[in-house]
Amino acid sequence: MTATDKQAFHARLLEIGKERYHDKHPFHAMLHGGRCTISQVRAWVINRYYYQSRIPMKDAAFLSRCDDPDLRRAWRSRIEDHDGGTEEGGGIRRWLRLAEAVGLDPDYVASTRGVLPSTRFAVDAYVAFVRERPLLEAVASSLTELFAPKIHSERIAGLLEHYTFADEAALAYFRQRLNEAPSDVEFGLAYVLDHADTREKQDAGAAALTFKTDVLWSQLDALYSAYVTPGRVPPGAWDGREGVVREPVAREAAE
Ligand SMILES: O=C(O)c1cc(C(=O)O)c2c(n1)C(=O)C(=O)c1cc(C(=O)O)[nH]c1-2
Repeated sequence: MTATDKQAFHARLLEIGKERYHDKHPFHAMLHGGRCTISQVRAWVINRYYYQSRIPMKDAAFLSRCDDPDLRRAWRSRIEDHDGGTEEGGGIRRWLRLAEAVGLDPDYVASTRGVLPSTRFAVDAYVAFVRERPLLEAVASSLTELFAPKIHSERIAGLLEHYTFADEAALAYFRQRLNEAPSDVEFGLAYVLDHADTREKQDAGAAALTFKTDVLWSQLDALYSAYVTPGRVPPGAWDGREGVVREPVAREAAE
């Protein structure tokens, strides 16, 4: 593979994000534009928690398959970012702070009881993919994070502008991802560009990234179907009431 082939492959990966990343999903337009009801925001927080909770598990599955200590060393910080230390916690605990800010009981959210079946299927498929596919594809599937800083910035701005529950403490999860994601993605991208040294491997890397955009898109389709379309909450999924402990305190009132 020449330097030009590598550049073309890089451009191909970026194009996949441009076309398919979930920043274009109508649920995100509603969420970031202030058009979600508090109940719809809660549904998103409950379901997205399932994704958060499985990220360190998929990274542990990845690590369990690496026989290269250098690769393990570079990858293991991803688990630390989400789990953190006993005292301070990490991303998962920051997500539960967002849950509290929207008036949900964090223990209910952490129980994952109300998660939509399609959210579970999509997220579990991602963990299984990383557990089973060649390492190159597993790394390539994480590269949706190339496009995440933009959506995290849009989300911080949109939530702060439109929702009274949103303040820096509630949104700490996203602020922190802006610090963490760039180094993860820099490593992941260099790994994929270096290891995809045949046309077949490039195709497999591109397919893995495409698969991951589908994992993300399906989660929002599931939310939209259940909580935006009237009368479509699947049996057993969050009913709009369980785990709600209070109405969110308005920023001004809390200050
Ligand atoms: O809010 C988002 O849109 C978003 C998207 C993604 C992503 O693109 O997979 C991740 C995250 N957030 C995120 O916070 C995160 O920790 C994360 C880890 C991974 C991964 O695949 O390893 N993706 C993402």
